[in-house]
Amino acid sequence: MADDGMLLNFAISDSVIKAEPKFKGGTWRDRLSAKKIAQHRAKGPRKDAGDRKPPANPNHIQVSGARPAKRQRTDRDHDGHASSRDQGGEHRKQQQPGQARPFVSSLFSKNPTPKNDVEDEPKDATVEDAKPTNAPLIDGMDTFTNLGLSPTLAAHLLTKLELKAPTAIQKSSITQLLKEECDAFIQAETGSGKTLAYLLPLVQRIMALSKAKASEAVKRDADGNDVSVHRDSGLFAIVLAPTRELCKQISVVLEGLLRCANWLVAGTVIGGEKKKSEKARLRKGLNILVATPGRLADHLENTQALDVSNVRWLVLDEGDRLMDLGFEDEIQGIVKKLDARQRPSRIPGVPTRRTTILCSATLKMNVQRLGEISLKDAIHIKADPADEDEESKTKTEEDAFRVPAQLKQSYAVVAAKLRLVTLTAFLKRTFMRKGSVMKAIIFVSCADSVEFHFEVFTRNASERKSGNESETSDAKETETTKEEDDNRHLHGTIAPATAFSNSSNPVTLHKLHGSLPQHVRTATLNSFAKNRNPSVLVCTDVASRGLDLPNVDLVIEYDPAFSAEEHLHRIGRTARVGRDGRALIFLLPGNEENYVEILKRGYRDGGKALTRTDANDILKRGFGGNIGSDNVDWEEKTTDWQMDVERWAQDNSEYLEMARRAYQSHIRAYATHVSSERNMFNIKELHLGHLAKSFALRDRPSKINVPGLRPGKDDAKKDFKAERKPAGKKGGRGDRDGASAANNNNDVAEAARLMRAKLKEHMAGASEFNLA
Ligand SMILES: Nc1ncnc2c1ncn2[C@@H]1O[C@H](COP(=O)(O)OP(=O)(O)OP(=O)(O)O)[C@@H](O)[C@H]1O
Repeated sequence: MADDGMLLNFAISDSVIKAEPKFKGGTWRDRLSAKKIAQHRAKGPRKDAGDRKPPANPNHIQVSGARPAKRQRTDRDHDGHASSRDQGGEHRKQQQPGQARPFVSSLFSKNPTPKNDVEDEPKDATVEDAKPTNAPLIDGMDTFTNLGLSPTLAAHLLTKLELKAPTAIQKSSITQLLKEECDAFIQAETGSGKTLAYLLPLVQRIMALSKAKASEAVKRDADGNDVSVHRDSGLFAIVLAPTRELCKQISVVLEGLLRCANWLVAGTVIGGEKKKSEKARLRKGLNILVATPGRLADHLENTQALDVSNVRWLVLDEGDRLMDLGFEDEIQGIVKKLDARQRPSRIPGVPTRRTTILCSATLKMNVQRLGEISLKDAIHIKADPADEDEESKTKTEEDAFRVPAQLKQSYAVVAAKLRLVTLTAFLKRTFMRKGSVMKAIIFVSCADSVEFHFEVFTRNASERKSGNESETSDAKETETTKEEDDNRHLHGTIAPATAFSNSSNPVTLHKLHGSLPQHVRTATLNSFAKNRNPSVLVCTDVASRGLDLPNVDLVIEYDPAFSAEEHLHRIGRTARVGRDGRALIFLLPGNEENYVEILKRGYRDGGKALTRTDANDILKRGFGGNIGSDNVDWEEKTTDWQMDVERWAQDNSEYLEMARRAYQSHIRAYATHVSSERNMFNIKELHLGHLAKSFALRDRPSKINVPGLRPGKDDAKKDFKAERKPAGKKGGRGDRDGASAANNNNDVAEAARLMRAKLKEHMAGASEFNLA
């Protein structure tokens, strides 16, 4: 069966006596499906109110009022592919005079072909396993003790934290930072243990300041002053990180370390609680402080109890993110104040000068700028000393990041119309059998898109069954924790992934974006981190940086990141500390294909671990066909699924509005790619009509009210492209995590700035994620 277009038109008016419609023609399955859908519609759209809140409007996009579902026009296209009218039947709703006929185009026709042929590309199967580059060094030669850590600390790592051997970056940094008193720039891949790479030498140095533990007799200097170290001996170190989540994560690691030095006290000032309680904490005394730059700058200005005269270590973690989020001024101010307020310490062994450590996975221009602000004569610490030589050869910004070698990346060139079905097929295939993938993260461009895809993938079981008889719902069978249940019932951020679960492998879907209240984000992320069942997180870049989520096997970049660095951080959520990991990125045919060159640059070997996955293969595998065979059953099944989702959106004004908002926000977010990559992600190249299909929309783009994209003369053309001059002055809040959009070409940079400002706002509004 191809598209059962007949079913589209069974909207039964309330004024009509609800007689059971007769279903004729087609196979018994078609008739059964038709009957179920009609029964479902008679009951009205799903209202599982207990489970869900009404769809949010995270990006605050205004959309034109939902219109009634229109009957579809159908044609047989040039390629002979059936478009909707003749795919299923001729039952139609009476068309109102003057009512426009929406065009329900075929999924498989008029799609642009990729520039590069699939045959030219290496296939998945040929990829060899590379040796992990971010794993602990297991050769037995390198132990924490050998590197110079104190026996107490080394034993604590081994016995209490179960860390047997250092990673390469930890080896380099511990050796160098224990030996030399100089500034350092630590650069290493994602998931290589950078947090401990700077914390271990720092904690060891501070532990060494104190020869006496709190319980022992107080040490006195020649003048009789107390010189043993305890919580009010002074603040020795400050760690700055861009977000509350990261600060909290660092603080959890730090507290774990300090359990072997319980006379030292660490704390955080990250906002999210009353300043009064933060001040009280500072007054009680801390030896190590983890802070966000904004909050620290505030306390330096206004809190007398914050004495920084003893600070001898300053760490700037996630340096590129600190700069991306526009903390340059705050950091400059902090460094100046630390310089101005530094005094000789009465504690023996406290160094005379301050050491600053900058930490980043990437070395782009803004990190270099941060280095200029904060570092003096810094050494560059890398995991592999061989990279030092390489560095002089490759000075360009693009070359300055690396992907963990064991991370297998692939890309799929997918036409705009086929994006949603291809993602679904990929997920179906991925979770077809239990075990191979337990956790996956899907990155999309904006909060509205998160909402839409979450809703599509968790449509309830009865709807799904009617779309595809062979599937069964396992939602009820999934084991759930109390926390999951709370999220499901109270927040609606967790639900069974009905679109790609099956009876032997139920999958749970989570959603996360910056527009969700902080406590919901915290609870959702915690639940995803702790879930032992197969689970998927659909999210914006709010989850891309630094978050250490255990056991993520797969990252899907459904929408490419707005910069190559962000891409690196996203895929870095998998393949951590030596584990395997896979990543797949969706690219549109055309200029986006040039992005492959950027993906390749992340690998030392020129990108052998980067392969192409054929988009048709994904569909064939996911929708049940056999790749080798010529039968086109999979095309029909794919079309059925797409039509089912389109009907679902058309039938319920809430879902339709959600789809429209997602579409609008997505286009706006597309405009925020960094300028150096905009030749590949050019909004003018977007085929808006085709793109609409991937949001289950049947409207013409001009009717979807995309602020900043003016409907042009070619409005009526099927081949609808974005306006050459995106115009209009109306700002929106639809991009990525709710930022204003690009309204014209000149405003694109501004949109990117605003987007980042918004992101910063969201980040600053975040409180802890408590991932420990
Ligand atoms: N020597 C080690 N042996 C085993 N696991 C380790 C070791 N060092 C760190 N880890 C673990 O590795 C994980 C990743 O560490 P961390 O978050 O510091 O990485 P990162 O390099 O900062 O990553 P990102 O760049 O994504 O922020 C953590 O769960 C940490 O506990």
